Amino acid sequence: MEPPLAPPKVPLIGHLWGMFRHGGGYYKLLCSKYGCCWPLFSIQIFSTEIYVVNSPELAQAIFRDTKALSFNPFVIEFTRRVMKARDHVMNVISVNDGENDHFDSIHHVTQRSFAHVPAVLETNQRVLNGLARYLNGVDTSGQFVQLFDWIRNAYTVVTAEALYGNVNPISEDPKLVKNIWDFEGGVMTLSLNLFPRLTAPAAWKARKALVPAFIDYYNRGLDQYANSWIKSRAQIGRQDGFTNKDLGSFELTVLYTSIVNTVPNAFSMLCRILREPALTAKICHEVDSIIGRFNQADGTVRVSLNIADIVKQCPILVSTWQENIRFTVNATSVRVVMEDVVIKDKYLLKKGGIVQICGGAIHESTRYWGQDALTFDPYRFLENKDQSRGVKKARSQGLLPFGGGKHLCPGRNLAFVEVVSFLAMLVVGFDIRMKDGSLVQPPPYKKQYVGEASKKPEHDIEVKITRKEAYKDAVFEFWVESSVEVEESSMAEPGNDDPFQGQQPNFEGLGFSLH
Ligand code: HEM
Repeated sequence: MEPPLAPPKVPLIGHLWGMFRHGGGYYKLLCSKYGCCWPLFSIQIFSTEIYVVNSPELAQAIFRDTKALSFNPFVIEFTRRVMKARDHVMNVISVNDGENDHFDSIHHVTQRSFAHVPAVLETNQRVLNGLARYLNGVDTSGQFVQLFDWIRNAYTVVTAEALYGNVNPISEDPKLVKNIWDFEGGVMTLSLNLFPRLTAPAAWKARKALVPAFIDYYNRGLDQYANSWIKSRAQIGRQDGFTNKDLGSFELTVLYTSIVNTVPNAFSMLCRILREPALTAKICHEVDSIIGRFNQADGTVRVSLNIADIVKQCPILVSTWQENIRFTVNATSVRVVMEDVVIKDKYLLKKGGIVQICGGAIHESTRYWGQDALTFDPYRFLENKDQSRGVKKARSQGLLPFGGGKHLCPGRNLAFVEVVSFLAMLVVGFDIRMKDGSLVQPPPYKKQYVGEASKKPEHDIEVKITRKEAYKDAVFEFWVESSVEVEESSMAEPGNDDPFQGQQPNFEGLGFSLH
């Protein structure tokens, strides 16, 4: 059968108006209206059929069928419109609508770089060394910061170092941090390519500043210091005849993809921990029990945290991370229907249609999360012996922050490592309060734009960060495991039949597993 059609309130333009008015929340609204009876329904925008999915079972079936339901046409269109790629690049990537050797090779090296020792350990260590520098840099007498801005700056600088090496466009010109986020704020409008200089002026200017900086990076051969992901991507590009100018033009979106979700999730999780003193105390207790303290000859104390210990011994912190991504990530995974296909022997999706898998609607569904689906419960993901298998399964299936199937987010382990370890140290070693000394209050989320995966705050908050007395002389540092080997089979691959693929943060790439 063809999926039922959800009618617009106003004929013809109703759905477009809904998207304009509610942004990224529009699909969630539609799902809350129709989702109880229709796990998959369609909306029509002019001649385009959009299939809206709000069932994890159907989502998995769609993720698995990479032949009929492809992500690559979007990447091709994005490359043409936003990165302004020249004809040669477009010819290489467009072969067979994106089902080609270039994309396969990029996909392979990406999965490898994020799942295999030693590449993954190198990137984790680079990021964590950088984040430790931010902790150690907090003024000993306390420091007032705009919290979102502070976190945003830290992750942008540190991720650029981890991906590109210590000398990179951001380290050479810190003003470019703002440009990255200006680009992020207008990237969707930019992708419409309708007089972008006028319709998305800040993003347009940001692109104009960033692209030459990355081209210069390649011209100077600085990519020899990049991490394995960036190096292998460049190598594949060169084999396909891409110039330094082509390679440099891509990096803006690579860096943007690597931080755009991490920052709002780190901010949101930190605020939600700090606003509840009881939760803060429990997390401090967990983290305190795993940190190593080493007295130094100069009177300082090295305070060391091993990320593997967090997974094994900090269940409340890990559960808070999971609940936070459930709450903060409203990602819609997009696929294009390449040929007529029947999903789960039931729903006919027609060639040319666009599938939107609404992770956010599933994350808020009472069907999976119970009556308190809209409440932030940091203890929700704790192993509970009384929970039935059915409840456990429903809960693990209802979490889709990282998409799924072949395009399951390769950075999901890194995101966990960089957010959870940084926040663990912040919470245990520092007092963070609002400027007036009161408890941190998370600001409301602002309206999301269409295509934005993680919710951002409506406004920033000013806080004072002060070292706790017990950590006055501490030098913070992080350790990642270095003695683990990961099997090839643990990488996310197309057609993997694991029904939970993509629904849980997966820590296999670090040599340990959450469950
Ligand atoms: C909380 C943090 C993050 C969230 C919520 C997130 C979410 C997502 C989602 C929803 C997708 C699309 C998957 C699909 O359509 O099936 C994706 C793809 C991707 N993400 Fe992430 N992500 C995060 C962090 C990261 C990080 C830290 C990196 C890299 C350093 C990264 C790199 C990528 C890449 C390269 C893709 C494209 C994969 C492909 O096309 O095969 N992400 N992410």
